[in-house]
Amino acid sequence: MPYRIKDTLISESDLKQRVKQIAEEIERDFNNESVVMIVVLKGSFVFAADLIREMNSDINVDFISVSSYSDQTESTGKVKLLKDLDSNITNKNVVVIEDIIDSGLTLHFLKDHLQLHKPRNIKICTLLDKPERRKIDLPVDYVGFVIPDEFIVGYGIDYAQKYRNLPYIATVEEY
Ligand SMILES: O=P(O)(O)OC[C@H]1O[C@H](OP(=O)(O)OP(=O)(O)O)[C@H](O)[C@@H]1O
Ligand code: HPA
Ligand SMILES: [Mg+2]
Repeated sequence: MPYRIKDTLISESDLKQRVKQIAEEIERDFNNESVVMIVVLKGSFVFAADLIREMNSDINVDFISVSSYSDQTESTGKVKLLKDLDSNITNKNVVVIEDIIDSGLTLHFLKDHLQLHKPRNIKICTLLDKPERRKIDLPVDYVGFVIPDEFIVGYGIDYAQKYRNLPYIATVEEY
């Protein structure tokens, strides 16, 4: 099914402003303790790159890659681990950086997976939250924007691997 960009949902300047606020919130909560920032690939790479550059504290960055959407606008329901962490997070403060929480299935999988390594604590940070689509409820510590039940792209987020390079968040439509 062909899709194209419909409307701007969140502008570049609103993203920049909110990302800076989230970085400040995280730094305030950890009070300069060291933190491992876990970037959930691929979708959160743009958000994470902006977020960590707004932080001045002692952080490490690691990457994990999971996928469940294939080329469709609904979760397949099966979360595949494509790449695991490289570092040891046992007894570390961990912040998971997500681009979007939709059904909640990805984060549910990730939290279970990360708990096996016994971190000191896990906090969840997501740029976008689409609560109307939730299949599994999870506590989220930092939320950039709550969005309506529409499929969105841009700022790292794709439809069938496209549109990750859009500098803003947009809705899409079939045509
Ligand atoms: O709450 P959920 O319904 O699980 O959806 C959220 C997840 O889905 C997307 O990843 P996707 O599987 O598309 O992989 P990608 O990040 O490589 O695009 C997105 O980046 C989140 O990680
Ligand atoms: O709205 C969305 N857009 C792109 N990828 C996604 N993965 C979960 N929800 C979305
Ligand atoms: Mg995707």
